[in-house]
Amino acid sequence: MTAEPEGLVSAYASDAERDAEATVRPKRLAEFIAQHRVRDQLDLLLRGAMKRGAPPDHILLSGPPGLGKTTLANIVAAELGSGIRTTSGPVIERSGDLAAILTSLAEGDVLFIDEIHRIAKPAEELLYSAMEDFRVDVVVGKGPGATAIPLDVEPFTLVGATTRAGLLTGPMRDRFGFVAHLDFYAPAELEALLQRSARILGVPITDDGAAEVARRSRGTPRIANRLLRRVRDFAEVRADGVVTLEVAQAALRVYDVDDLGLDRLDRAVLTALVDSFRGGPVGLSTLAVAVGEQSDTVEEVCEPFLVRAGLLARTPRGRVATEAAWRHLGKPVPNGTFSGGVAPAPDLFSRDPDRP
Ligand SMILES: Nc1ncnc2c1ncn2[C@@H]1O[C@H](COP(=O)(O)OP(=O)(O)OP(=O)(O)O)[C@@H](O)[C@H]1O
Repeated sequence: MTAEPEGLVSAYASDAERDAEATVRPKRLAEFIAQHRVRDQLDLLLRGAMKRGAPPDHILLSGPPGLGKTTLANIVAAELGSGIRTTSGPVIERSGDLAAILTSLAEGDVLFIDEIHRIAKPAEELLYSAMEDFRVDVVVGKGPGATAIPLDVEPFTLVGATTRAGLLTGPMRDRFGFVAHLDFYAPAELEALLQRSARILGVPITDDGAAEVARRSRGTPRIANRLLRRVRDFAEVRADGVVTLEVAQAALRVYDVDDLGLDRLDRAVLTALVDSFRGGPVGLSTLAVAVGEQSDTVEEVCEPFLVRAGLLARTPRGRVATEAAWRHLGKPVPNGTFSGGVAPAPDLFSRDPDRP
């Protein structure tokens, strides 16, 4: 299992933070910011189903954490006027656990399974028949005496969410009639999202204050909302309560989140690469020792964003700092430095290079 990194610019959330997020979570499709294509397609799917009076096709939402999959699952239920049951792949260890959930669904309910790629194999197979024929065979007993008891399941809609669509089995993917990939948000989209959240939380924010927080939020709504909460503290304690450009900049300096949304560890990795290894290439484990971290922390916590931001490249010979990294650290770029071929900000968030 991949560790879920914590920290101000981590895209993951603790349970407590998820509770805090509930206040600003959009409840209807019309309140959901950006992701226009996905929104439009979902709108058609849901309206079409409602017109026919039948549950819509099963829905698969994929994309990095913190971009709105859970929010959309809840919106689907709200738009349909249905109930929602929420569970997650790792929680469903035995097929009996899943059978209990499925057979307790009311007609038209939405079943949301987060991290669906982590569901245990026997449960996954049970899910196939539930998705396709709205029935499950529950096996009672073991060995030659085992019997399968068929049970009906009320027509329902499965909404599956995954951060790793590539890990889903073919048969599983084939059973979703609607598949949507959520992309990182552009700074202007996060700005709109922050204005909305600030309105709900009663935080006065200027346009340039919102733009500054948006720019440092790594294309991720969860991070934007979290930075807003921290900047609000600063504004209320050390300023007059209004989040202006200057307040946002001063607050994010205190919290060690720089212009591009890098935190202390991200910058330590880049600094080590540039100062101790003249920009690389250097192996992951050597780089990790240089910053006093575990290799997998550097690889899973720092590198995905540094690569996406065009600051670090993974090459067959090791990790390399790109021209943009040298520039970001305010150092002269040596001749022959890897250009990376990826535009630095403001194009940072317009696409996800990890996508196939
Ligand atoms: N398009 C959006 N408009 C407004 N707020 C959003 C949007 N997308 C996400 N958010 C906010 O960002 C936070 C994180 O969203 P959400 O929990 O849905 O992400 P997720 O993709 O399900 O993450 P995870 O995979 O970690 O569960 C929520 O507080 C939600 O309110």
